[in-house]
Amino acid sequence: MKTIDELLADGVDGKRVFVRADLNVPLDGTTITDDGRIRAVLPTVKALADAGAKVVVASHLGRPKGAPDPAYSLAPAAARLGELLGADVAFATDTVGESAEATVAGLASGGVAVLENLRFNAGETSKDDAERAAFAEQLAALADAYVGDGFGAVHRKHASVFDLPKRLPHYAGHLIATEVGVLKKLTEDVKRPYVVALGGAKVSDKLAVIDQLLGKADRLLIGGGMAYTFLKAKGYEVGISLLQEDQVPVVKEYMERAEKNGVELVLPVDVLAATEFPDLKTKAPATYTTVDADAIPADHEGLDIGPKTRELYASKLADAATVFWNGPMGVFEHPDYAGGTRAVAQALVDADGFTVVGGGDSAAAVRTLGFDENAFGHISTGGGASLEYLEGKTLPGLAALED
Ligand SMILES: Nc1ncnc2c1ncn2[C@@H]1O[C@H](COP(=O)(O)OP(=O)(O)OP(=O)(O)O)[C@@H](O)[C@H]1O
Ligand SMILES: O=C(O)[C@H](O)COP(=O)(O)O
Repeated sequence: MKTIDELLADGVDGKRVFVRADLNVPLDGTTITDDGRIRAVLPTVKALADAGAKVVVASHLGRPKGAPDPAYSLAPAAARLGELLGADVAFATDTVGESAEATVAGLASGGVAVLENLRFNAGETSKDDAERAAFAEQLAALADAYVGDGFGAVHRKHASVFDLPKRLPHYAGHLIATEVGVLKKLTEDVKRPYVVALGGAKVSDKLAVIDQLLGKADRLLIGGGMAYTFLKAKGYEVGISLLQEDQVPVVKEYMERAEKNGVELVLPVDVLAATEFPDLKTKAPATYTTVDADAIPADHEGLDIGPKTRELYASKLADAATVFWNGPMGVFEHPDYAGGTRAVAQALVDADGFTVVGGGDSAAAVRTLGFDENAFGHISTGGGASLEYLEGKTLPGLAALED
């Protein structure tokens, strides 16, 4: 894989360089609640601008339906990028139309522009190769070189991630190089004990990675919405908790395999449960009860790991030489259910080993709960991307940069 260093060594003064970033940041209206993904691409943007390139930054945001939708505009992200760079950042109100062409044509050497959301164009995410290729051709006309730096999206076979690099001299940016360097350590020469903590809500997406981890990790700690499918597989009733019923047999097989492989699979022993999901807008105090994991009332749902589990998980993380954590332990967006996520984050901070936090919400959680990012070995900008990397899958956005 050629890196941005080679591009910089060849000289970029006056060249138009397309940077595919992942500026898919959490928004409350037009307010960015966590700008981690914007800060993550700064080294690449700065290096190119300082070397005199005309930097064209592009990204998706959310999942609009292939047409412009103001709720998903990248304008707030462009403004934040400008603040962080301490420079003017031009914004094109379309991605490949008149505004994009004029904005790019108007860039001076060292200037930076952000294009509007790539997913406002159906060609970006199309499953039809020709449709994606046609959109990639239009994007290619805007640049002389391509730098892939949107690690969070490299698992997507999308026009700007997969098809565009084939049409321009292409390089990996600093963020992708860093992310791949760190995750490689977890797949190749991982230091043991290797402990993986998994939570969150995308249960079906994340169960596949457990299949792989059963051959790699020494210990798996399960929390968040994922835990209830495991508790059900253990024979417990889980009330109205998040449950992937069709995956119960799969999870039973994982439990058997864990035992056979000597992998310690640790499940919650107690949970905070309530009859209602909390109000995340008002954050009004919740009414909940703390119950043992085998005593969740039929009309309750588990919303966080309980105090005994927090202590147990902290003890299981204390001696880890390597930790990978993806997915909050509870509905951390509400203060009453943030305790489990906070406890696991604190255990990572306290652990002597190398700690990696992966995932949009997990990374946002550690920052919004007030942890210092430097207290972790690495905070990955990729959720799905980092998990698919750990699964050993070929990621389209990395494969395209390698070609
Ligand atoms: N017990 C639970 N019930 C319901 N939702 C839960 C529970 N525990 C955690 N969650 C929710 O899980 C969500 C985050 O899960 P998710 O799988 O998206 O993690 P992530 O770190 O963002 O990874 P990715 O980047 O792949 O999206 C949070 O919004 C949180 O409220
Ligand atoms: O948030 C993410 O995981 C990335 O930005 C990819 O977004 P997507 O899941 O909508 O493709």
